[in-house]
Amino acid sequence: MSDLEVALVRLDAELPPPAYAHPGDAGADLRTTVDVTLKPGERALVPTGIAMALPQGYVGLVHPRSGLAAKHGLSIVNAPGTVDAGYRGEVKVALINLDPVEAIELRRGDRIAQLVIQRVEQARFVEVSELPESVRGAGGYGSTGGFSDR
Ligand SMILES: O=c1ccn([C@H]2C[C@H](O)[C@@H](COP(=O)(O)OP(=O)(O)OP(=O)(O)O)O2)c(=O)[nH]1
Ligand SMILES: [Mg+2]
Repeated sequence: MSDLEVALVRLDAELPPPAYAHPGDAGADLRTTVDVTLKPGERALVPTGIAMALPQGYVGLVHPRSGLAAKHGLSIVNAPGTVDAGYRGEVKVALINLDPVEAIELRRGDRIAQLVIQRVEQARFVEVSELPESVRGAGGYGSTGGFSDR
């Protein structure tokens, strides 16, 4: 088990802090501090009531929760959202209702997303005139085929 400490401020002291549902889970659940109803296709920037100081060399990634996505079509517009180590503001989630028919009603305290904290590199970009060869080369965007091998 990792022992990474992350300084956390609860801007809304009545709600519990982010928590991992099980030992070993990658994502800690984030809660909405507000009631919000999303009509089909509608999006909203939802506050979570927390602010953090991630250590340098780490990033917080805000991912959708798979159950809410599969059952209700709740997703995140910019999934996964990027929380920079230097960010000290409130973590917010840009939710979107992808269901074509049903509205989604969220209540204050509901677990709406999950925060995955990972190590990250900051690159030193070195400009060159030619890139080294590779097997893939410039092939992309379906160059290996689609769903099947037909
Ligand atoms: O899901 C998210 C994504 C971002 N942020 C916060 C933390 C992050 O450090 C900051 C900026 O995010 P990003 O760089 O993705 O957005 P931007 O549109 O490039 O804004 P900026 O110009 O402030 O970098 O917004 C969140 O609270 N939740
Ligand atoms: Mg940015």
